[in-house]
Amino acid sequence: MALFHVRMDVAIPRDLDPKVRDETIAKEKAYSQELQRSGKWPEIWRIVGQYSNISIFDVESADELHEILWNLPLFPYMKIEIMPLTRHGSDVK
Ligand SMILES: O=C(O)CC1=CCC(=O)O1
Repeated sequence: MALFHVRMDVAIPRDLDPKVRDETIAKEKAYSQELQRSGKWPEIWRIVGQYSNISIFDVESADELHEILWNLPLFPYMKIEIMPLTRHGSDVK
């Protein structure tokens, strides 16, 4: 398995049809919650005061993460930063 720290910054255009915006956000929530229940998206945290989140993904590969992120309904309106993680040498686990 491979762990990734992912930051998503969302910027939905102000002129997007409100119905499309609300449907896209609802689809994003359902998609995200399905992945959370599967264990592939174990953490999602809101960055206080920003339309941004910090997430942890636990996936097989960078290719799988790419596929997951590419299919996010909000993907067209996001900037995404990814940091691959490996266990720290001082971790006692
Ligand atoms: O609101 C966000 O940060 C974007 C997002 C990712 C998963 C979700 O449900 O919303």
